[in-house]
Amino acid sequence: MRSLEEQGARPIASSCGCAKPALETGNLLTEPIGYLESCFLAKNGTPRQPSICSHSRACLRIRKSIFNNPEHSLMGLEQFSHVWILFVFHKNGHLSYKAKVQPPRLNGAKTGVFSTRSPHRPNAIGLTLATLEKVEGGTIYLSGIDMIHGTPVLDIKPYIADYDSPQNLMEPLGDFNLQNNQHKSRTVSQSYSKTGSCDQQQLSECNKTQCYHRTKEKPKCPKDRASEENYPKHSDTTGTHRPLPEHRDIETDFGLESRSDENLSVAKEQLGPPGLEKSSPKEGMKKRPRSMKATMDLQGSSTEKHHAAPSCPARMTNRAPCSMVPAWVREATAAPLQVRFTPHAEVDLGQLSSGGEPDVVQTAFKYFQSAEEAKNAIEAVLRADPRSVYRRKLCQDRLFYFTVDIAHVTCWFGDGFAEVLRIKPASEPIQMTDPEESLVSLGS
Ligand SMILES: C[S@@+](CC[C@H](N)C(=O)[O-])C[C@H]1O[C@@H](n2cnc3c(N)ncnc32)[C@H](O)[C@@H]1O
Repeated sequence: MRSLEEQGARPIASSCGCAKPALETGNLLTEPIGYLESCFLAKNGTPRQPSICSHSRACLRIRKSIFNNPEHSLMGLEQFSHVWILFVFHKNGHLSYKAKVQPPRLNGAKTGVFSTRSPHRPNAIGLTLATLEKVEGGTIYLSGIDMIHGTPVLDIKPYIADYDSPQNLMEPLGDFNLQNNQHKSRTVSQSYSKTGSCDQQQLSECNKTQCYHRTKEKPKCPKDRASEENYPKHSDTTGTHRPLPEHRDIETDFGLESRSDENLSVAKEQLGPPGLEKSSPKEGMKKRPRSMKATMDLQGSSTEKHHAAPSCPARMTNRAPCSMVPAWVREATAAPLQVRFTPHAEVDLGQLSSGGEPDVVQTAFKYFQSAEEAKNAIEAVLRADPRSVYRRKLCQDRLFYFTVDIAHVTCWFGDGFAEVLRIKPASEPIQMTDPEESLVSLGS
């Protein structure tokens, strides 16, 4: 069969002499359905995957230029607990055509861009599985996000475990070896790590039964201040939310984080993951094994060790796992850092959350519902060590800054810990990039 490329996937003249529409050639001219309002102001300090910080919050209002009645487009979405968000990495500067990338946490190791979740890719499209907190009119409220403020969003799709989880395949397909065109069946012990063996199924079952309950509380969003008194605050977001899907193993960034509340395996800092190339010539050329099978064989028992799924209910543990994540993805993940706040920072946080007014109970945060939630978010971000490889290696003693909600956080990193030194009000007002609308009335 001729490939599309051979056939010429470029504008083709039709019988009338017109060029084929761009859609047919895949040259899609996108128009954002909205611009995200996120608690993360800039890339610095933004989690590498949504699973890192379940306390993070954002909202998205569908633009009227897309639909006259944006609320119609969201009809029915409120029945889902999670949504896929497709977005543009608009702050990359330019599109990237590098076939290999050096994701963070791999200490210079390179791998193919399509085996990673790197933002630097030919089409600069990101994919995030977010928790859907609430749908209100033409606006959705999200938590557990890894996108910065102003991110152009291209699409929203409901997360449907039955479709989106390979766990739901009863019979794994055989291993189709493209190189020699052999189709061979593989057994679980041969080819599948135990990653996520039951998690997706769990989520799917949870959604159907008692686990699925929606908070009645209204998540906060900027410009939502006028109406917020009507809504009680979360005492503890983790406690009141529906359970986050444990299945995010498959989403684990190859910029590479695991859930912040998981026990993480210690990174093999010096060696880097097997199967990856080191960029340093000194390290010699460590070529990737040719096939996935080879990679899995290489990992051997360590795959088993790192990918056991202790959270599976007993009835699930015998199921054949149907998703596979190479062991090197997890082995590259560094141990979580201890996070502490100086007394000064604690005071700062208290002052910030009350807007500097000692007797004010109302929090001044735009996204977070309490100082506790803000603190949890800061902790989660730092626990996963948000520094770039460069910073971690060469600027160890430098202060690290990031802004989350209205908090400008100053911290430093030591051996196995991060310490928050100061938390000041963010000086820069948050600007929106949507040329069409200001978000003044968002959420009201
Ligand atoms: C590793 S990417 C993963 C994103 C998504 N979950 C995915 O897998 O496609 C997440 C990082 O992208 C960066 N980022 C988030 N929003 C961005 C934007 N709008 N433009 C450029 N970079 C962004 C942040 O530094 C964040 O830590």
